[in-house]
Amino acid sequence: MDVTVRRAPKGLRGTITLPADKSISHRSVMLAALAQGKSRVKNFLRARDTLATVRCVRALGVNIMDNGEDLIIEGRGLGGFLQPEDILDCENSGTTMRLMSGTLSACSFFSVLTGDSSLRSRPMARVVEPLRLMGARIDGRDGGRLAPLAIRGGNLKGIDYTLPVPSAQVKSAVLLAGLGVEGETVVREKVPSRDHTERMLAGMGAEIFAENGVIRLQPGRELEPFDMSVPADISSAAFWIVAATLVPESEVLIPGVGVNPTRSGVLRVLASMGARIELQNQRVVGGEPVADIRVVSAGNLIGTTVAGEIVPSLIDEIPVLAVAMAMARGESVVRDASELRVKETDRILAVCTCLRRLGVEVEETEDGFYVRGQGRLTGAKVDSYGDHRIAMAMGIAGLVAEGETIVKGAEAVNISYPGFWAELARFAGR
Ligand SMILES: O=C(O)C1=C[C@@H](OP(=O)(O)O)[C@@H](O)[C@H](O)C1
Ligand SMILES: C=C(OP(=O)(O)O)C(=O)O
Repeated sequence: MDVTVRRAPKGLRGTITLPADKSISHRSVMLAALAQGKSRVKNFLRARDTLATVRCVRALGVNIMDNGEDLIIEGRGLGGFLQPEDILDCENSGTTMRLMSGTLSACSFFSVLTGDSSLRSRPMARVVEPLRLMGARIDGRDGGRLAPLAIRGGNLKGIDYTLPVPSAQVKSAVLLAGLGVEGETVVREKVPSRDHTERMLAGMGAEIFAENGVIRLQPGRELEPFDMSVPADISSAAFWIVAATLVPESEVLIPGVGVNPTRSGVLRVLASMGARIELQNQRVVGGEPVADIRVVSAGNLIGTTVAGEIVPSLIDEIPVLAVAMAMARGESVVRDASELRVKETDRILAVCTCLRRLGVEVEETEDGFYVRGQGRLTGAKVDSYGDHRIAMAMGIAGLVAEGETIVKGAEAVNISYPGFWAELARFAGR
């Protein structure tokens, strides 16, 4: 599907209601399934990735009811899953495949995880290696580097594992497997990655402690069910924060957004470029920091550097940050972000190709790119490459580009934000 976006004729104004956090939605279902008793999840994200997780978890014998408002999940307790009758399809979702591989490694039965062509090309050795060290028998294409992955789990032992790449998915896979082992599991991370799994497990009564990048999990305790409300997704908020910053005379309020510091690097970077972002009504909901975000447009953004420790806290926001960089004055640099090459598409290549088509001078590097911001974009036809974040970043570029921007493969937004184009239509020119 192609979507045509015209420059916003006036500022974005009013309240923007966002879809729920994707990372927390995935975890809410997987962890509730492991609890002893019934959990309720309010404001669950109903998008392609998280619905793939629901289907996989149901295939393990878990009763999940969707009453149109909440999900009710009847946990089967640790060790209570049933062997799935068929292969489990994680579709386009890296989080589903990597976290499920951890859970399934703790189960003493045979299971197979597969996904779409994008997911089958993404690196899985990063989870297969530690899970094999714990004792899981995992096979896959290319020696287990690529899905499909066939898993025979059970009889695991705890490990002390230092993450070779900063990845919350790998950390979570090891911790989920660690719930079903003998002995302690330790995960060490040199750079902090999103910590939703640790927060949720602690809230469920697990013996888990995190300090200075060292996470220790003692197995044995049954997990308590929970009643939670998923906050709005800061990764989805980022598109409107950039849009409201760039389109003159904008003023928007985005209520109830998760602002966990391991996720909110995008706010710090935009502020350093001159964006006017205010966090209001800061509170804690279900163990996660939440705030209402108010954004007022800011002229004359300045270029910036994104590198080092901040990268994992904004990794999914880099495509839309690149649009802000193109609209800023001066050079911006993204470094230390080679992980972008192994997302739903190669996002370094995709961002550089799209921005070039919109008339921006960019230079691609191994682990990032340079953008020479001129404060303007020219509409053109760009491809999403089947990647939701690229599709949405290009939609936002269309709101500020001169003329018309056509986004090919626009349906990719359904992965994390099914209502994105309807929301954008409120603001775009006709
Ligand atoms: O754990 C998660 O929910 C996620 C972790 C990140 O991936 P990595 O763990 O590969 O960095 C992120 O890019 C992805 O969108 C969601
Ligand atoms: C990389 C992403 O997700 P996943 O790894 O779950 O496919 C994303 O949502 O940007």
